[in-house]
This record gives sequence, C-alpha cells and structure tokens, in this order.
Amino acid sequence: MHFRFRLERSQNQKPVPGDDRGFALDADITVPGRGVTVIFGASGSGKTTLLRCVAGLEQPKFGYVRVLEHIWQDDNVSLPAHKRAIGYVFQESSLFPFMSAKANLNYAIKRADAPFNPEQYEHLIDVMGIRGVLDRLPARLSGGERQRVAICRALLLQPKLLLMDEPLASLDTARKQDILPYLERIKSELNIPILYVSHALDEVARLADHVVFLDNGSVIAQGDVTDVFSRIKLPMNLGEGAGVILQGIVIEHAPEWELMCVAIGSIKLWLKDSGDPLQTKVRVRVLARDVSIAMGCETKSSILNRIPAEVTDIAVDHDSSMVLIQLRLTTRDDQSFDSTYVVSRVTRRSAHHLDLKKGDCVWAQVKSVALVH
Ligand SMILES: Nc1ncnc2c1ncn2[C@@H]1O[C@H](COP(=O)(O)OP(=O)(O)OP(=O)(O)O)[C@@H](O)[C@H]1O
Repeated sequence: MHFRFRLERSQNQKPVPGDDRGFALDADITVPGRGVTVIFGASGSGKTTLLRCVAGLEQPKFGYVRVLEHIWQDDNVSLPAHKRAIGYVFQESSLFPFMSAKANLNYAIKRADAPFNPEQYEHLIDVMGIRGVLDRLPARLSGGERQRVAICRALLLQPKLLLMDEPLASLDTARKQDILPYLERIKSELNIPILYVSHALDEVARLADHVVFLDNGSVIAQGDVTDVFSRIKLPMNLGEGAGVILQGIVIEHAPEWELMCVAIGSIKLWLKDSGDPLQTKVRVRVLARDVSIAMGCETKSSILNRIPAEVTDIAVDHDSSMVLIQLRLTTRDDQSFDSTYVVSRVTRRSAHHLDLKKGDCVWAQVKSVALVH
C-alpha cells in the first residue's frame, strides 16, 4: 500500500482558540498490504488527519492512495469517501444508540458493496465474541463490548482496508487487556490490512507488524516493527519505552524453574513460563533499561540471559546523562553474527568507564524479557 499526502491547515482553521501554530502534513508511506501498521506519534502529530486523508474525508493539496492494486486517489482521480472500501473504527464507538447491536450490524450488511455472506457473518460474530449481546441496545453494553460490535460492523462492510483510530482510548486498562486478544484474532484470522492509530507503546508492541512514526506532520521512521525499534537514533523520545520487539518460538520448558526458552533465530532467551506449548509463535519485548553490558562473563551473575554481542551503534539518549547502545547478538555455539539486535540504555558514565566503541565484543545481560503475545 502506498499513501502520499501534502496538506496544510492555516492558523484560522485551528480548532483550539489561541493555538496559533499552523499544521502541515507531509507524508510518504509505503507499507505491505497485510498485517497491522501502527501509526504512532504524540498528540497533535497528525495521526487522525492521516487516516482521514486515506478515508477521503480531507482534501489534501496533494494526495495519492493505493490500497493493494486499487488506486483511490492520484493526480486524475479522487474517489469520494463512500466509494473507498474502508471500515473505520473510532475512539468512541459510533453505534446508532436507538438500534440493537444486531440492527447496527444489519445496517452495515445493507451498505456493503459485496453480497451478504452468512458464513462470514457468523464467523465474525464469533471472532469478536458478541453472540450473547446482539439483542442489546448500545447503552446496555460495556465499553469493550460496544467497541467489539463497532469493529464487527466495520468488518461487515467487507472493506479492503480497516482504519482504527485509537479504538482502545476510551477504555480503562482492564478493558483494554480484554479487547486486545480480539484484535489479535482479527489479525490472525482475517486477511485484511489494518491502519491502527495509537500513542500507546504497549499496543504497538502487541499488535504492530509495521510502524510509522509521525512527528509534527512528518514521517520520521517507518518499516518493520523489529527493525524500527532496534534503531537508536530515532528523533522521537521513547523514554523508558525504548527497546526492541522480537518474534520467536517457544522451544523449551523448564517446569522446575517455571521458565521457558524462546528462540529468536539462533538466539535463545529465557523468560517466565507462560504455559504456551512448544512451537507457539510469541512476541517478546526487551526494554533498553533491562539490558546491561559486561566485558566478560567470568563472574557468576543472577542475570538469566547473557549473550555475546557486538556493539553496532552508540547514541546519546534524549536524557543526555544516558546513552543508547545497539547490540547485535551472536549465537553461543559458533559465535557467528546473527541479525537479532537489542538496545541497552546505560549511563553515559558507565559507557565511558567501559570505553565502549563500535565493533567491541561484549556480553549483553538481559535482566528481563516480557512476553507480549
Ligand atoms: N478539524 C480541524 N480543523 C483544523 N485543525 C485541526 C482539525 N483537527 C485537528 N486539527 C489540527 O491538526 C493537527 C493534527 O491533528 P490530529 O488530530 O491529526 O493529530 P493526532 O496525532 O491524531 O492527535 P491526537 O493523538 O491528540 O488525536 C493538530 O495541530 C490539530 O490541532
């Protein structure tokens, strides 16, 4: 998929009186037409504006939209919003309040371009886990249920692309955790690309296959989630959230220690046992603050994961007392370099003390690995 937009908002269009900054969106984004692409950025960076451009709800000065093989906008054509095959899910569910959940779904079925597919309907209701609430009015649904019905409604339009604008923002932490597995099921069971706006790193870690970082209307990084989070010179301050997101498979359980081993390529990481069976695909997040560096591995240590690594890059953090160090992990067996990276965040003083330089061979000590999927 390819999106390119240039849009300018003058000062007098600002919705907030007294806010005298203009806003310009200048974005050129190419992402695969599958999986979840998370548009990540601070408040006001232009995430919603970008989605609205894709949906045809904004009139940019320049716009190009290609979704799979369909051109929705270029120099010659600009399909109106209702002709773009999208499903749109907003922060607050936009269900019709006077209609039951089921009637809301039926409304989408009538509006869909493609013929009604009863099997798909039943499947979607199961995927979203809403069979038991279909007769209720939206006011009698929980926030999470309302959003699940809204997502189901968007999917019943049989869109080519699903746009989700912070769909969990109005839910509390517990409800968010309830709904995330449903989003994962959409991802794994339905073959539909999703553009997902978020400013929450935990959602990115859990859902994103690709990420686009927006800052003040500009794209400052884009690409595969593992690749982008292993970069240490991002102009965006991720603070305590800096760290990598890795994908691996469960290869061993150590029940006596309640631990399991996850293989990421040829790298093995031990973490708390989640009970997932062998060969399950999992995602793990290794935060930079949980990775320290040692020059040798002679001394005994409480650290579970100590992996030989090469220093591949060093950058001063946004907090200038700290540095970020990119480490390429090597396998224990043959010491050959693997393409798995982690990031370590240590004080500038420690880096100076260890005299760290690019190319140094060190030990990455990973104190904690979190399972996110
Ligand atoms: N309807 C509008 N008219 C004029 N300016 C707008 C309008 N909506 C948003 N803006 C401005 O455009 C800029 C980008 O806003 P946008 O809503 O796209 O950001 P965002 O990244 O989605 O923010 P948030 O995370 O807070 O929702 C901001 O400066 C905002 O004030």
